[in-house]
Amino acid sequence: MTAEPSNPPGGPLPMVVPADGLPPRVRIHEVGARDGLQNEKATVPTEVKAEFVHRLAEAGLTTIEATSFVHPKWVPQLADAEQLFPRVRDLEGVDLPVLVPNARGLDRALALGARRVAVFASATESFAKANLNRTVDEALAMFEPVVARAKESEAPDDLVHVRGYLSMCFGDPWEGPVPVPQVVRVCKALLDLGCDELSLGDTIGVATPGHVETLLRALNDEGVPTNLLAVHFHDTYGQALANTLAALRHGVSTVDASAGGLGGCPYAKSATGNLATEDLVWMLRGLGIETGVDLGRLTATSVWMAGQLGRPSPSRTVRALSHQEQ
Ligand SMILES: CC(C)(COP(=O)([O-])OP(=O)([O-])OC[C@H]1O[C@@H](n2cnc3c(N)ncnc32)[C@H](O)[C@@H]1OP(=O)([O-])[O-])[C@@H](O)C(=O)NCCC(=O)NCCSC(=O)C[C@@](C)(O)CC(=O)[O-]
Repeated sequence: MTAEPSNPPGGPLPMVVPADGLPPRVRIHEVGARDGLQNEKATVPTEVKAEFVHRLAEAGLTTIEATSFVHPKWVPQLADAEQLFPRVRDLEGVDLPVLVPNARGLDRALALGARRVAVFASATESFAKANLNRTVDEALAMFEPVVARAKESEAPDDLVHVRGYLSMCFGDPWEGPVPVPQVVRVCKALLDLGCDELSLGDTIGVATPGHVETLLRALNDEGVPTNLLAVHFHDTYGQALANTLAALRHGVSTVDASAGGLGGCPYAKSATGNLATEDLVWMLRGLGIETGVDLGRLTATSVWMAGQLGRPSPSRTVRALSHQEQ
């Protein structure tokens, strides 16, 4: 399927202007090619990953996380980062962040011309150990030279943009609910290192809108500006869109999502798929919020990718629009 239906079930979408307090435009940080594919058991060929990224770009996504320069034994699915990145790096008008856990990862990414990198911390000790083989503070120490080197150049155009991810901001599969002050401490530490942006991860999808609001307020109270924040929700309990709306009402305007709802972290038991990009775009359209994304093309891409993976997409919007086409 390629085109959007002109008359979705329930009648055409109302043309609305964003309600007071909602951003007029949201930047979608697409994580399907990285977060989405890192958990797949069967190896996805490099050419398929490259085509996925190209199709996402054609659908209008302008920030597409491409891969990770982590230890290949830790995430075998992304062991082809060196082969993949050159196939996508010249996409015009598209930022292609990549994950780098340490100096070795940064070297590999910079050698291929990456201009956006992301370090990834944990708010809990259990996940820091499971994901990075480090304590929370040892991981921060590992990131320090990475961020410093990314920010080394004196020419502003040469600076590498650094995103800081923070996992387990709401709940942790080993430790349960995560205290807000514990999360705020690591958020501030990442920003103090020099991260340009901070993505708040609900790695196992247990957040609810009230919890999101509480965390965002606590961060503001500690001097963290909302414009540096992004949100990264998984949809385990079906709360990802409600959580996103709570974050938008708070002023957040960067939202992570994964085409077709692919995803999960191999080192977090019970991590399910990410918020599906199509579900996000559907909601934002209804709110009159711009994304620049062509929903028909995006849905076609997710249907195509689901075909490559041999199973249907979990995204409700993908399923609804695909059924309409039949
Ligand atoms: C951080 C390490 C490397 C520590 O793993 P370690 O075993 O402690 O590594 P080490 O520092 O002791 O080094 C051991 C060997 O690995 C090599 N090495 C070291 N680093 C690299 C590298 N970058 N690339 C290639 N090789 C590397 C290094 O050179 C050395 O080689 P040797 O000297 O023995 O020959 C490992 O734990 C790791 O790679 N972890 C990555 C885990 C991961 O990618 N998880 C998924 C992403 S996070 C996520 O999905 C959550 C998120 C972001 O989406 C948000 C959310 O939902 O919450």
